[in-house]
Amino acid sequence: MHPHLKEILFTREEIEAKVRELAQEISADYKESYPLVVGILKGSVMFTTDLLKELLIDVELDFMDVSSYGNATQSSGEVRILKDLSTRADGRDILIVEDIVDSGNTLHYLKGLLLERGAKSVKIVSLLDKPEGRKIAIEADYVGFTVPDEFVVGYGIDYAERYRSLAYIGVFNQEFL
Ligand SMILES: O=P(O)(O)OC[C@H]1O[C@H](OP(=O)(O)OP(=O)(O)O)[C@H](O)[C@@H]1O
Ligand code: HPA
Ligand SMILES: [Mg+2]
Repeated sequence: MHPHLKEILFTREEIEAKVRELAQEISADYKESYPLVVGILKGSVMFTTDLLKELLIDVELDFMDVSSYGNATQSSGEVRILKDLSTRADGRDILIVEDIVDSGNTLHYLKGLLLERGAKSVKIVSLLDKPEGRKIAIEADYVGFTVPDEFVVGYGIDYAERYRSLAYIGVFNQEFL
């Protein structure tokens, strides 16, 4: 385990199994559609690519980059678009891929924006859900794991841009803040 972590929550193998399970459910729900999958940079990069490989349907892939944390462990509440979609959203079935729903600010903003642009439907898959972090009402349609009210890192998820490359997910030890 990385020395800056307090504990491991989900191993590489547990994540792999969960991603496969989520992909099967999503493939069944979208079998009549050609959804636009929107990965949210940068945290969801690993999850997005692993999920795509397990899908049994064809999808279009795009990314958005939004940021509300900077180098902090608390959401600033203000969501900034750093990179927008390259594709039109209107008329599309959109599946947003997120690594974690915490305060809910990011997804609340993104879902509203895509619906405003005329998306036919917007659903969310999030690998992690931290219900105790919620500041605004929003739920993902597909959730991998529920996590405690601690700052988690690994498998794409960072603290101050570090620890994204870990293959597992664990709790950051705030002594290293
Ligand atoms: O529910 P919220 O409180 O909005 O938190 C969730 C969002 O925060 C993190 O992104 P961040 O802004 O840190 O960008 P990053 O993915 O590039 O690290 C995470 O990847 C989610 O996108
Ligand atoms: O627990 C977290 N860890 C890393 N980034 C985050 N963004 C929101 N919540 C978290
Ligand atoms: Mg981050």
